[in-house]
Amino acid sequence: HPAFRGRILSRDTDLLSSYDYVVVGGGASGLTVANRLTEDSNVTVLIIEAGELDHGEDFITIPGLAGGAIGTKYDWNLTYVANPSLANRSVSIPQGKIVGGGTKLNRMVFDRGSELDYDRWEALGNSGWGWSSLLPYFKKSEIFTPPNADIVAEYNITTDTSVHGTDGYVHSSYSPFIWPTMKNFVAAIAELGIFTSVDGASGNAYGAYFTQHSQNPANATRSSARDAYYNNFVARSNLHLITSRQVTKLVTSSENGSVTVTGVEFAESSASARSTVSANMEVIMAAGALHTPQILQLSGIGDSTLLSSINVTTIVDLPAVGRNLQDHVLLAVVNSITAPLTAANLTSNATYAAEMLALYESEYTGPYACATGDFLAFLPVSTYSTAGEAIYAEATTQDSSTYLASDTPSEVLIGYEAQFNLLNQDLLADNSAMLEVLWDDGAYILGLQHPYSRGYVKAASSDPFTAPLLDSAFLHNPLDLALLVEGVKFTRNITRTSAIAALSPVEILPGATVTTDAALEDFVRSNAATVYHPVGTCKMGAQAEGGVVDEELKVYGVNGLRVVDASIFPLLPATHIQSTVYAVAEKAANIIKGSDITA
Ligand SMILES: Cc1cc2nc3c(=O)[nH]c(=O)nc-3n(C[C@H](O)[C@H](O)[C@H](O)COP(=O)(O)OP(=O)(O)OC[C@H]3O[C@@H](n4cnc5c(N)ncnc54)[C@H](O)[C@@H]3O)c2cc1C
Repeated sequence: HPAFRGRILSRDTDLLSSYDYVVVGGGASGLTVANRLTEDSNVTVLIIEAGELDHGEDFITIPGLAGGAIGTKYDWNLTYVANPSLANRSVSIPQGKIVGGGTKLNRMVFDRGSELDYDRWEALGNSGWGWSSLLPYFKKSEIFTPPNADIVAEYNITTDTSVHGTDGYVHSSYSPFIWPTMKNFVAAIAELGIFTSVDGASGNAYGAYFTQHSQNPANATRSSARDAYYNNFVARSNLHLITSRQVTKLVTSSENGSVTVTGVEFAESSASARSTVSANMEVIMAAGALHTPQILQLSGIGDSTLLSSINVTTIVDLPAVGRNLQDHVLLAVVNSITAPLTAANLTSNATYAAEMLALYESEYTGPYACATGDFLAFLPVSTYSTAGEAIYAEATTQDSSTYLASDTPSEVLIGYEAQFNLLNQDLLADNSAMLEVLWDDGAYILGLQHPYSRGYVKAASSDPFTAPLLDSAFLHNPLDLALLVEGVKFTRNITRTSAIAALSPVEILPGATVTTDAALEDFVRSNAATVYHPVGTCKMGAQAEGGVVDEELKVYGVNGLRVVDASIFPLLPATHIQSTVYAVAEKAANIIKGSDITA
């Protein structure tokens, strides 16, 4: 590979004819794995990314504008199908289409789930994937900086440096500025007797904690997968990246009934000619939880019934591909408040905004240095609801298959039953969070952490440029609805604390007159959306239980193919998920290199 000194390629003809590894998707997981594999200069890797490189636009780099890339050309602009459980609404689901993937669009919260979240992965049969096995990889991915003295003094933030890494690549640091009404929320949580963790990253992310963000503390800019795992390695001659190329399918060969992935086909647009590139060792799927299963299906790896309905020849009948889709359900309860300074000042007062932008640019602090969401509550059911026993009674009398799609394959039903039993077992546990509550100047952003509902991804046609059919199945299971209704009620308990009452809150959404369970259910159905955390569509687990990959992340029934992205999560952890994606990808890279550390 002497032709190119590790550069970004723009013409198909610049590519080598083969690479050791071809990585499909240059997002969080893809860039991580590509980076680690090319630490060995004898190994060649090509990353194929459908999106472009960003140009350091303010809405990408400045924390206070985080999320601004949603809806732009850097977003796939997908939507979940109209959902009868959501008053027939179609909820949009942004996904990064850009080098860096979701880590260029996201709100930069950089936290971890609790021990139990990952120990459940192991309990589902995935040995080496529990908390103690993943902790070294959480550490490996990050470069942690404790909060600065001013913000510690102001908020009494505590950290546990023993659970953090300092020689990884993703910056994990604290906002140097926090919007002042957060103090009221912190005080309200204490007033309610809710435990605040020393450091949410230590495996006890339940109660509340000050969270890190994926932010470079030196200049208060976003630390994305591109910044972390790619920019400093552009000169590696064995690492190639081609952008604006969509992988259209995997190239496979069959011999004596054994199927091997030998490369990938890709194209710049629907109309342009297809090119191919070979993989000597493996193709590594990192296209994210909504696209990885679609690409497998278009390549003939999936449910033969689905594949024949879209005129794709089945090569490996793996019905679980695209099933087990889970996503955190979001719901906003909104109060107006009276406070001297809130984030609204940035939009209502142009002079203030200009001054704060100047402060950010000169001293890297102030509101623009804050991506918001600095203090998070992750609450066990027992903490936020008195209906836990009743919900548990309903859960344990349910037949696990009742609310799943009628065409759910039998092995997926078996796997779901195991998940369902584990979720029930931990439903009332004090060390398992069910509800996230994020405070945003009077708005409570709720996130349902362990949904019972399961959706799917299905290629909608054999055309790779047609978006896949995505069904989140949000609230199909009435347990999810009940758990969110209880969340809305709980926000009113928070609002009644003296700490929040001091802000003269007035509930706007759903409004104080909405009190009965039926009315609250209507509110939830009419307003629920997504926290942008789809996972699980090529889940790790036994094939007989709907697993698509084994615990080495190899796809069943195919040689030379692994999945390393959020698709492999068997269950959602109670956290924002990017740091888990990085940890999984770090572990995946070590598995591929044969140097996994399993505690
Ligand atoms: C708007 C938004 C806000 C979020 N907020 C947070 C947050 O605050 N904190 C947090 O922890 N997490 C957050 N997340 C989630 C987090 O960013 C994602 O979970 C994470 O990026 C997923 O990593 P991945 O590698 O699985 O996929 P991605 O990072 O999405 O990467 C997949 C890549 O594959 C590319 N691709 C897809 N199909 C093809 C194809 N056919 N050919 C070539 N390339 C392809 C995509 O363009 C993309 O670049 C947020 C996500 C979004 C979208």
